[in-house]
Amino acid sequence: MDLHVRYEGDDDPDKCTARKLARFDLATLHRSDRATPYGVVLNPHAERALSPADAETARENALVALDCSWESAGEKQFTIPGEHRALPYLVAGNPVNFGRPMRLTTVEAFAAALAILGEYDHAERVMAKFTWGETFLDLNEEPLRRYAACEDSNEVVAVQQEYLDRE
Ligand SMILES: C[S@@+](CC[C@H](N)C(=O)[O-])C[C@H]1O[C@@H](n2cnc3c(N)ncnc32)[C@H](O)[C@@H]1O
Repeated sequence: MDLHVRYEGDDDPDKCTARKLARFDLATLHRSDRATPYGVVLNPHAERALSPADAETARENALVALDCSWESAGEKQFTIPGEHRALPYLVAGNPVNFGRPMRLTTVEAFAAALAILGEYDHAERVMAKFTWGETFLDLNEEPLRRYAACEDSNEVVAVQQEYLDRE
């Protein structure tokens, strides 16, 4: 599955996970919406949750994230064409937002999406470039396995509810 990033470039370049992925040829960065290929767009504001039902669209087109600072990641910023999907409840494993629900880095969002879409090996490959990468997959092992076994977005939301109720 091809990974593409609409790269805004307003975050600390030394800590940017998308830039690191691009350095290892694991993702392609694009400086404008027009240049970004159509695909499944990872958007925390999307109404529909990502589910295995999106695998075909992502495989045939692309899996896309928007790399920008969280300060500028408002709903209006997500103007990339594509099928927008929010990730279900997961917790961050990165040192900046460790343990915090939903505030994932771009690489964590990609890895979670790949795992949900049935490409766990690819998720491990992208996370292997980060010292805390394995932590993210370990922390979320159970929810990722359960989301990946769902049929569609409604089932994913039902599983997510169980985790939200425990919060
Ligand atoms: C706001 S940027 C921050 C990136 C950070 N600068 C880095 O270096 O990784 C994170 C991106 O990952 C994706 N993402 C993160 N959490 C998400 C969620 N809960 N649902 C969908 N996409 C998410 C979105 O594309 C989002 O714009």
